[in-house]
Amino acid sequence: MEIKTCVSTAYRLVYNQPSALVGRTDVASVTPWSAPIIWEGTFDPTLIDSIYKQQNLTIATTVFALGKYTRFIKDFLESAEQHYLVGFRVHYYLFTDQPESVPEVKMGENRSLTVLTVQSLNRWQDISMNRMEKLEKLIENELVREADYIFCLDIDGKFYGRWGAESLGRLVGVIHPWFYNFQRNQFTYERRPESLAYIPAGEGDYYYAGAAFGGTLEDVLNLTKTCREHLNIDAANSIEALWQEESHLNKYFLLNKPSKLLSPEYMWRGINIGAAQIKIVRLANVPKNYAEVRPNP
Ligand SMILES: CC(=O)N[C@H]1[C@@H](OP(=O)(O)OP(=O)(O)OC[C@H]2O[C@@H](n3ccc(=O)[nH]c3=O)[C@H](O)[C@@H]2O)O[C@H](CO)[C@H](O)[C@@H]1O
Ligand SMILES: [Mn+2]
Repeated sequence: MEIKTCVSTAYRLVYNQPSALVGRTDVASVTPWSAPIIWEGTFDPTLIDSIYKQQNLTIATTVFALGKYTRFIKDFLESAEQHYLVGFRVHYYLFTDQPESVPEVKMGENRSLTVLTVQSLNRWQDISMNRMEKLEKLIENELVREADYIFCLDIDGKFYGRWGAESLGRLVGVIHPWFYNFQRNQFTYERRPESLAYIPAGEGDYYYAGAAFGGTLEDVLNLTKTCREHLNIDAANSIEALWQEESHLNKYFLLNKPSKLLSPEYMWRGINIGAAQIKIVRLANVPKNYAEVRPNP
């Protein structure tokens, strides 16, 4: 007897059987609120891409390059074209005070770059913090109708390995590469109760990097709006959180749990630095001479 199958062969994909028993044992791959923590070996790249590809997504990706940080643009964009959400529609938004210095970078199919001119600021702290307000306005005025997801990244990074659809989620944070194995009382949270970024000793989940976060437009709009408001209130009270918007981001993620966490593979310390748990470096910080590259100490 001939057995007819109703499963269309067009959608068949052969991949290893998932195990209900075996996974990574050297790292945690889920938070206490049941959000996945993405590490190499916890997902099947081909399978996850095929699921997300059917959704015809656009991923907005923002970076800022003001002052001497324009030197990082070329490597960032060229390496992103090699490794970052390859095969997906990606729209980069680059904020800079020197649009004339943006290098020509060859973009793949369905990939585009929009350069937005912004005023320079005198302190690196202000440049870094001001990103929240610029992002809030960009999302509110343009992106809400134009993209499905957004990632907001530092420019002083270079991609070395796959950053794919496994990174997509409603609200996504990245575990900071210098603190993933620290006790929470050692985290560099803001510890002064006068700041809205205040997190008391004995509280907190992870220490999240300010250099990368993302999610849906609606969720990231709420994040940037809240952080911008809290930065403004702190400024009016003459207090600046220890790590500026990164401190406020950490407070936000404490109160609004991310639905997905990316491991430090997604914002690693540097390409020549190793650690037992890091099986692949996807994005690494580019070494920089802080005194030389920043406008103030
Ligand atoms: C890994 C990580 O999470 N790093 C955080 C950390 O050090 P970082 O050393 O990563 O900060 P940074 O110097 O890269 O500054 C953050 C970003 O601001 C932009 N920029 C900064 C200065 C300037 O003159 N021109 C310019 O364009 C640029 O996009 C840069 O990538 O602390 C910063 C300040 O609070 C941010 O929270 C960073 O995200
Ligand atoms: Mn940085």
